Amino acid sequence: MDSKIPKPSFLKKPIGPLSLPGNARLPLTRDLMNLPSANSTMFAKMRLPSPDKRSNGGVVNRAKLRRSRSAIDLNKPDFHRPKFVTTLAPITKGGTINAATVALMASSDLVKPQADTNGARMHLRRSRSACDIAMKSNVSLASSTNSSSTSGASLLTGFKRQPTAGCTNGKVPVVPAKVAKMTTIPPRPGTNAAHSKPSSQKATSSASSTVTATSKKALSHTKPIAGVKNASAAASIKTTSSSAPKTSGVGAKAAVKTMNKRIPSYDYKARFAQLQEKHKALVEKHEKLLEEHASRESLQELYDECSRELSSLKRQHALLQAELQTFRLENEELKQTNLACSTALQQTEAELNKYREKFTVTNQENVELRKQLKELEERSAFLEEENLTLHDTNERNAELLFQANIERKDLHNMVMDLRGNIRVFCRVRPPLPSETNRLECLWKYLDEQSIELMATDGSNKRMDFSFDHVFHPRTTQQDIFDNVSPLIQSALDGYNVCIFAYGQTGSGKTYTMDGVPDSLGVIPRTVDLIFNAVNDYKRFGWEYEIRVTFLEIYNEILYDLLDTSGTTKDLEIRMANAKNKTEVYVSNIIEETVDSTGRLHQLMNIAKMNRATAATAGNERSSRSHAVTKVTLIGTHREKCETCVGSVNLVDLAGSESPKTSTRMDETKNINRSLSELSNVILALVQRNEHIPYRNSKLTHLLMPSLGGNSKTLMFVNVAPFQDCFMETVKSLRFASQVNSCKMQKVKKNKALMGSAVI
Ligand SMILES: Nc1ncnc2c1ncn2[C@@H]1O[C@H](COP(=O)(O)OP(=O)(O)OP(=O)(O)O)[C@@H](O)[C@H]1O
Repeated sequence: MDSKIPKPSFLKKPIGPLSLPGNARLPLTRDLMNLPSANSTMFAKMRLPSPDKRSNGGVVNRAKLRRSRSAIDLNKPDFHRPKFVTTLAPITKGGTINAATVALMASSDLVKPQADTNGARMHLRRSRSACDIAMKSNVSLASSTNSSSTSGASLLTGFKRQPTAGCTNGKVPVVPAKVAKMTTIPPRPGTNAAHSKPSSQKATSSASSTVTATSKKALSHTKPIAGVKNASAAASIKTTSSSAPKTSGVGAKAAVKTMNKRIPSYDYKARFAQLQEKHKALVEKHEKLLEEHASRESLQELYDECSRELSSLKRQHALLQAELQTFRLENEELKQTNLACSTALQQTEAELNKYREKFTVTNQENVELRKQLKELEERSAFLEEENLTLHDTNERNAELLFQANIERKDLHNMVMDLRGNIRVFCRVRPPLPSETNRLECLWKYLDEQSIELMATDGSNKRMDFSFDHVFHPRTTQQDIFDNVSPLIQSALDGYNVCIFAYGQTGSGKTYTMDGVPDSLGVIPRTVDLIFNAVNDYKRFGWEYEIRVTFLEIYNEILYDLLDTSGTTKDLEIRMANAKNKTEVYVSNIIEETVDSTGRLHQLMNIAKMNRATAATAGNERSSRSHAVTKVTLIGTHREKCETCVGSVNLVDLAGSESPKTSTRMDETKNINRSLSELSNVILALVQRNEHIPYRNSKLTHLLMPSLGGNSKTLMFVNVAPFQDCFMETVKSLRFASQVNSCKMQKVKKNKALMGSAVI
């Protein structure tokens, strides 16, 4: 080679190290590139610490600082210089960065990962030499597809922290999810992003080309905009950085060829030309670095912006987390509430269905009831009309009934009048079981009204007696009362009625009037009849008030049998009306108003207990006084404004007694005298005397209205069937016969009541 190319004469073949004449020396790379010295302020600012510097905590190890390479160094195949590595730790530490940051960082060649997976060389970046540029250009030219697609996968890896020694054990760096999402390249497990398949590279390439369209616009902004705009800016930066090798294109390729061409050491011209090429390449590299530096400045600002945005997002994230927690709690509560409401709703729906069924049934019943109601209303209207008709009819019938009742009273009174105002019933009592040894008279009951008595003196004399009715010994109490009750009806119709029993002691007067518990007499039956009749008369519109008095005449003295106080009151028989001298009343007597049969029976028992009794020859329990039970009936017809007052005097006379057998002469005399006065009055009435001696005895005076006045009188003449009573029996029968023949004046109906007397 030396033979072919002649050496210049002024040049000597260097024996040892290259020596230049005088102060001449080979130009250094720095000189050729016209770069500032290492201690230049501008360059120092632009130069970033190498990975070694970072590993030493920021202390610059000047021993490891690379010197500027000479052309010789550049020609060495294993030449490398520390490449500028951006400090990405603060960015990746936060975990998330915005898309603009990602794009901007990815666009920088300085942060691109090396295809070489050697851990030692991954973090030791070297400066690009002209050879590197040429090699890259060659690579780009050799496979345009691969060169263009590096933006995809390398973009992703460019955002990752550069793998350290600890993470270079063959594991694939993890690509942040947000970055992967933004670049639309899903990381594949076990596959380095730098070694992505061509299909994915094509996809990312298209994404990169799309971003490139807005790159220049994004770069014009000093402060990148977050979001898509930032991504566009980053993409534009990448495009700018990657476009330099492309623009150098063919020239660079020729330069590389020129640089790679081995030049003899003595060919200074060629070497100079080569150096010029290298200088040119370095100048281009310098310009590129300046551009990258400018982009990194914007990247720092972008990083600060992203950091602030990240902090804000973190705060928002924390707030949203708290809010999310609150919402979750509220959601749980709402779920529980919703569950409870659902359960309650189901129950309510079940109850609602039940109520609907009930409603349906009830509605049907309601319809039926409405039909029935309508029918009932029609029926009611019909019945109301019928009721009105019946009411009118009833009123007419009531009027007719009232009139008929009046007519009945009149007719009944006429019958009573026809029968006589003084009627006499004769009753012969049967012998008691204890009286079987007593001889009886010969009786012959001719008919219901006549009786024949045979004389006991042997003369066979027969004595006939006629009365209104004759009752033989077997006559019951009910048969007796059936003949008495018409008189009680007259009392209810407003007439005065007097019923008394006359006869010798032991003849059966008290039995006839009071009776015994097993066989009630006239007085208790009269009471029952009165109350039954009063209830019946209510249908005719009559309301009755019943008053009762119990009086005893003993030894011509009046006693109130209802007075249980023990104090003797002066009871006087007084004239009720001066015009009607036959009407009398008893002063100071207790008059009880009774409203029930029970109360009246209770009062009767009280009166019976207070009555004086004693044993006589003819009766072990002889009534030694005259007992007068008076029942006053006051009827009122409110509609007709009518009032009727009737009375019933029920008199149980003391028994007459022969003075021969009497042990209490005064008592017997008074009894016999009063009975004699009674006979005299009746005889006076029979003989129609002007003077009737009513006042000769208390008994006749008290019975004056009943004997000769406005009264219907019934006298029982009781006789004993025994022969030893023959004389007294004949005496009583004769007296009764005289009474029976007595014709009293026509009885008038009572019209009003004054005090306790009947007018
Ligand atoms: N019809 C009769 N049937 C059955 N026993 C009768 C009848 N009449 C009276 N007696 C009985 O005869 C007895 C005497 O009767 P009661 O006391 O009535 O006579 P009385 O006339 O009242 O006597 P007194 O005047 O002394 O009071 C009583 O034991 C009574 O029970």
